[in-house]
Amino acid sequence: MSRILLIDDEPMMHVLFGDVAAGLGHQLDTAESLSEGWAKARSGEHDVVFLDVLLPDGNGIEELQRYKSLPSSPEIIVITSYGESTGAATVLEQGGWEYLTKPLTVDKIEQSMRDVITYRLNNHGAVKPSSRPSDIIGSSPKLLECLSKIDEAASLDVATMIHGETGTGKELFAKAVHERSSRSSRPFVTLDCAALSPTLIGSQLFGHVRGAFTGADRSREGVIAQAHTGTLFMDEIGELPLEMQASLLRVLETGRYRPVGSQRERESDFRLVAATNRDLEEMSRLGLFRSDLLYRLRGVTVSLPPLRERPEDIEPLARHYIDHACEEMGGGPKDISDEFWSTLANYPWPGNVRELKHAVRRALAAAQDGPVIYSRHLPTQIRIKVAQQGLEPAVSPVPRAEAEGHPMPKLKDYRDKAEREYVELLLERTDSSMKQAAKTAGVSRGYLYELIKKHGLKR
Ligand SMILES: Nc1ncnc2c1ncn2[C@@H]1O[C@H](COP(=O)(O)OP(=O)(O)OP(=O)(O)O)[C@@H](O)[C@H]1O
Repeated sequence: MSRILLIDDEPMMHVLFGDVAAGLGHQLDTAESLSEGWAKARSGEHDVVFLDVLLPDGNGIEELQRYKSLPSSPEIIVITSYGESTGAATVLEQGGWEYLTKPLTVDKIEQSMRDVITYRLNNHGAVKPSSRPSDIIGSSPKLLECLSKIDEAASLDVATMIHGETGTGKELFAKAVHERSSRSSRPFVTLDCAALSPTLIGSQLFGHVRGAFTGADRSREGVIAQAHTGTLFMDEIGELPLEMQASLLRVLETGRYRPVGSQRERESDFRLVAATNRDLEEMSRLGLFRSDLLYRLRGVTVSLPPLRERPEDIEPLARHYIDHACEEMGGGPKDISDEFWSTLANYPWPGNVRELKHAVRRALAAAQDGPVIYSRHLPTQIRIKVAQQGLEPAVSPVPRAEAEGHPMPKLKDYRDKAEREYVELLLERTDSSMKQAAKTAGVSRGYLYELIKKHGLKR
């Protein structure tokens, strides 16, 4: 007997599913809303969840990942009255089993239930539900979606691209791909492309033989050789110079490379995980990144959302870091004031999880032996930003007069104009210090130079 959960607000559906489940000898639990469904799902080991899309308290598709991440890793079948194709695509992309369109007949329900249970019986014993990596905190739907992408990448052994702003966890997720893959007992080698030395880059990647250049008094392995049988993590891949992109593509295609100064080719079997916070698509349009390499890198793409787009994760992350730090410092647990949480929730976190981690650790240190952590313990610039936000009038990003008086501009034109104005203001405010400007804008210096060139600005 299998356990099935139906989450649908139509009583008629409960009757139909009840009849079919009883006829097939399965147990059916029912719920009329997402909240009721989630409470039942958490307390029962369900094999299958039938999930309606339009429910009184939300959209079933948006909750799909949450249900999939349950310990029993149930199969999810989404039911809807709208046979909308993008919805269907989302369900399947997110690992849903099937997409059923109402009106449903007894035959249709029976067929679907039989198929999914047969599949489950044949496969579930063999496929262990993947437990989530213990060091990745957060359970927002967006983060759960990334975790399931990580599992997909781990099972496929193809090049994987991780995209996200600074501090969103690209390296953490790259390690998770490796640790969950069949290469987990083999080396995990990291190369930061932003820190490559222009003269030694070939040697850093491919190694060199003795006498290859002045100072090469002995042979050395590069990261491609070190990662043999394991995973090579190339951070900031957008910073890799064009000529090296061609060499990298060749290794990815043939598994062969030539160390600097060597006559002989070597072989390396490694899985590449690359990360970037840059728009490689745009770079490839500007001729700064090879499109064939970009295509090759995208076996699986994981896009890590910035923290401001998944505010639900702020509190669990902060609690995790506070608990850790309290343990390290040997003090007992501390109380946390409501205004502390409110400040964390209202700050946009441009440095993402890394910034949050440092901020709460600093707050804890500032609180010293006091029993409660208050918002005043947080770094000053965070509190100032939150206070300013409260005072700033809400401005529309598209100037109203322009939007109302004239035809709407093309999005690309609007973006270009806003980008140009942004860079102009940035240069003005930072006195054209490229280091400061890049830091303020949260982009690399190279990218800033490109923007200046693109808009024909003067430094
Ligand atoms: N979901 C998460 N759960 C727990 N810790 C996280 C999470 N995301 C990021 N972190 C932590 O935040 C810090 C920054 O993460 P990481 O270095 O992986 O980010 P990144 O995207 O590679 O940054 P950068 O682009 O600046 O190199 C690390 O200490 C990491 O452990």
